[in-house]
Amino acid sequence: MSPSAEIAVSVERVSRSYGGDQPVVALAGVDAAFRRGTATAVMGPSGSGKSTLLHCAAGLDRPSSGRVRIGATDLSALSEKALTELRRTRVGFVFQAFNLIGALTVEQNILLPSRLSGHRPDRAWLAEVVERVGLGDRLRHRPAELSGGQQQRVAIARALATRPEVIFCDEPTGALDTQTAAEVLSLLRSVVDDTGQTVVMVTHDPVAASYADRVLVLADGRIVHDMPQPGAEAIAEQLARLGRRQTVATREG
Ligand SMILES: Nc1ncnc2c1ncn2[C@@H]1O[C@H](COP(=O)(O)OP(=O)(O)OP(=O)(O)O)[C@@H](O)[C@H]1O
Repeated sequence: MSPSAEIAVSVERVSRSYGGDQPVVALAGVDAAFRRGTATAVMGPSGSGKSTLLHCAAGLDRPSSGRVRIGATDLSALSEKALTELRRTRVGFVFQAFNLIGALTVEQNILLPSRLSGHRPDRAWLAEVVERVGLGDRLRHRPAELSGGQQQRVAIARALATRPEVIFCDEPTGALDTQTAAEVLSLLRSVVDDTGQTVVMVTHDPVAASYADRVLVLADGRIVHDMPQPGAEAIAEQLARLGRRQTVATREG
């Protein structure tokens, strides 16, 4: 495989500023490549640019400058229509609030991205996905009839249904208790290990981040640490150090 074939997502010198009287630089020239078949956690203090990075990398937001590629596709070259199609078929999303459609059944929620893109779902793959997330007996239920952990499993199944190249997760365990969070993280880990999926996950939780192969830490819109497989303690230590640095900077500023 050529090096580029091994990279699911690349972010090259990406900056994102928000306008207004006092412009805010949310990302300041971020470079990162996310390898296929790996899970990466993106961490950092509040306001450090994590969600902005995730949104730019996933084609939900456009950078002010720099380039994002999903596989070989340069997102900046795509029209809004092509970008929408890419988000439906080549990218999966899992959010803290699950974002399921309450009026639809579990099965209809899982099939929604395929339906919207007009693609015929791959039934054998869907059966495997449903089996993997353990929802076979819940397909006709509505989201409100499920526990939080089950709803997040539906969201993961929905994200997997189109066999995307990468799944972006924004605080996927933020609304779950510790035990349920561990189950959801194990599921995401198995998706990476068994199906070769690529996961990029924003999280505040060092334990959640310890499930990843790599942890990127952002501060002030820049990557300040790039750690291969740190344990939860090492992650917590780095975050605490950053927190102390910021407290001192705020006091001195
Ligand atoms: N739509 C917007 N308009 C103006 N400023 C914004 C907008 N979205 C984000 N920002 C600013 O950009 C910076 C980065 O925000 P971002 O949401 O990416 O941070 P984060 O690390 O995800 O924070 P948190 O952990 O609190 O969710 C912050 O200073 C934020 O206030």
